[in-house]
Amino acid sequence: MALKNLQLFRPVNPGSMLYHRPATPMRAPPTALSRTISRSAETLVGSAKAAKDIKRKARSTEHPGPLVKGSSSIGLPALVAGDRGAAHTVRDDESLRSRSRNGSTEHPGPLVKGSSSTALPALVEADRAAHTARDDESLRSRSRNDSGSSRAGSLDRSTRGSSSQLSDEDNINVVVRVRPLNNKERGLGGREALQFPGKGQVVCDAGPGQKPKVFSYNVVFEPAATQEDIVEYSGIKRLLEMAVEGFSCTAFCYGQTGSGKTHTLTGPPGLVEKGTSPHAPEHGLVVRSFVHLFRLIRDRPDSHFILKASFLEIYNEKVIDLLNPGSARKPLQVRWSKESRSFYVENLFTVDCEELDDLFAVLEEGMRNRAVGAHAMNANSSRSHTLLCVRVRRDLRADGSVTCSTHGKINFVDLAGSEMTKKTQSSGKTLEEANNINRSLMVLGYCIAQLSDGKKRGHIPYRDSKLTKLLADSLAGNGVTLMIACIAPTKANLSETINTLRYASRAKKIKTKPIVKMDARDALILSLKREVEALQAENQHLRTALHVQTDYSIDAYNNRRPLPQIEPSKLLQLPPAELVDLVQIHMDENTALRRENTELFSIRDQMLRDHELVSRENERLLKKLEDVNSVCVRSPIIPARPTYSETAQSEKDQPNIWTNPEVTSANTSSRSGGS
Ligand SMILES: Nc1ncnc2c1ncn2[C@@H]1O[C@H](COP(=O)(O)OP(=O)(O)OP(=O)(O)O)[C@@H](O)[C@H]1O
Repeated sequence: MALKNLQLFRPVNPGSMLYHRPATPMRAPPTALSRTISRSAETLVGSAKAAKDIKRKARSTEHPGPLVKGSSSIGLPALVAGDRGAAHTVRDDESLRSRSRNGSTEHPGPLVKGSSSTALPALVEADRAAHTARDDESLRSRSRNDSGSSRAGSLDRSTRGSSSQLSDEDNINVVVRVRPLNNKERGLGGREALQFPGKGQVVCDAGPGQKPKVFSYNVVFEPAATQEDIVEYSGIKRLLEMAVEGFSCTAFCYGQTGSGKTHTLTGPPGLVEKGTSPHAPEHGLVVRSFVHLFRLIRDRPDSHFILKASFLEIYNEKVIDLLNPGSARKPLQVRWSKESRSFYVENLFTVDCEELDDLFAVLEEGMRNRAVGAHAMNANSSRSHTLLCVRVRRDLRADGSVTCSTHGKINFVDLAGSEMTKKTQSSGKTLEEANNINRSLMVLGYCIAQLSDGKKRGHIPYRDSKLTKLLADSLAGNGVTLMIACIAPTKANLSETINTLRYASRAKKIKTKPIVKMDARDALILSLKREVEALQAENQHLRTALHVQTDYSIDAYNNRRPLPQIEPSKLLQLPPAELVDLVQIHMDENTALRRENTELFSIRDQMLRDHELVSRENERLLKKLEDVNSVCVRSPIIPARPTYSETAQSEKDQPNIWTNPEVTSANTSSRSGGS
């Protein structure tokens, strides 16, 4: 039936790159994830100083809401269950004293409306100018060094995986960054063991007599690559755009200790903690992403955005809230949500971020509180895995008069480095940390191996570590993921480098199924509205085709309740009772349209049957006619009638089949002869 093929849930923005997968919400229906739980009213408490420094702080249970199975199966109670919050407590202020760097003014209310934020445009403009200047300079320096390649000495891209379009499934995007030799390695005369022949390849020189190992990735950043190159060419911008559109996105760095993971994400040690200007060129992916995120928000004045950030670390298998560690660093629990079928951290602190400065404050605070230690291979080694999450709620006018909310997020994950304890000379506390780090990375590696083995995909041991529990959705769920594999260039690190490259190659094979997360209520109204429109279009088409408008339309169609026209801005404020009524009206409309279309289909079927009968009758009559004709051929009086098919061919030449052709031609020739 045509109805089955109708695309009832059309893309919100057909021009957007995200919507090459328009059927997604039907296949994996909208979920009621990411309830925004922190209440701004509750959070605006604390000392005047803290209130000035950081706008809203709240402890929240980031318990995802009920998973909606499909628009047709959503019960109304699920719709109004909406914003279920839990455990809202107010956080004491002193531990999270943010430094307002640009003296930005207080901004009332939790909404950041497109370009209306006062502090944002200045920052973004400044960044844009700085960015352009840096870009020019970097291009100039590149062309000075250029040896023919467009990204000489810094970047090497393969053509594969460069598409910005989403298919039904999306592979994890894997890029590799090679750090330059450090002073210690240079002093020891460390030799580089890697070559970059192009097309996203890394060749590891395995030593004399051994075959070099070749690995291929989407992009390889050679040692000369700048922080800016990483943002421009790693695909992070695409992830940020997707987070704004409602997808769950993750960027994570993986690699041995000292390979440059933290440097890639947040720059050299101490840069963020010192409160360096966000436009400093050493800043890493995270700060640059924040700036880009606000630029994206500013470019969408049709939408309202609410950003919330949280920052945690997994230290010795314990989850610590980096925004509110407390003196005892009490661990938080990782729980399983049956409804959303994903893991979440209970009581994790989230901070509303109206301005770029708020996000910096979150990063700064978290970086200051995370566990760092020294060992033989890195004086500033991360002793924990950190996960910084920015949730992006977007309220937009999706389809004519309907407003809907999407809930995207971007996670930045700095994994602690794998360690060979002999090389790092770890002992005591550092050794315990190293063992925990290696164990959780081993579980991650095992999950990646299982996930990448498309054929034999069996049990994935996510539950074996906190890290894999929290990354489960990014690795194989409904998210979009970027993996940055960090490696050191020297021969001394070759075995770890090859391990990392193997990990990265496996990860490249993993596919996720990205979906946009929406509020169940909005999604239901939107889908019902679209369904009504689709059914109306089909209805109209059938009416036109069957010429039944006149007598059919009056009774059934016009007697129905008219659909109310609700202002999009008012939809969100509708009381539950009216909302239920609105949904009911749309459901009634759908039912009526379906009934009507079924009737139209049955009329059409009846007409097809009639047509079939008439055709058969015609054929029977023609056959009879041909029989009569063949009898006539034998008759000396009546000339033969051509067969039906011949008639069709020669109808032009012989319009009157009952005319004796011989007689006609004789008459014609005598007439022409006479003339
Ligand atoms: N691309 C780079 N350019 C310049 N310096 C770098 C680069 N990558 C790393 N470094 C420097 O190397 C040192 C180690 O880097 P970093 O701490 O980021 O490693 P890591 O992989 O995070 O290590 P760990 O796993 O132990 O935390 C730092 O001083 C960092 O600034």
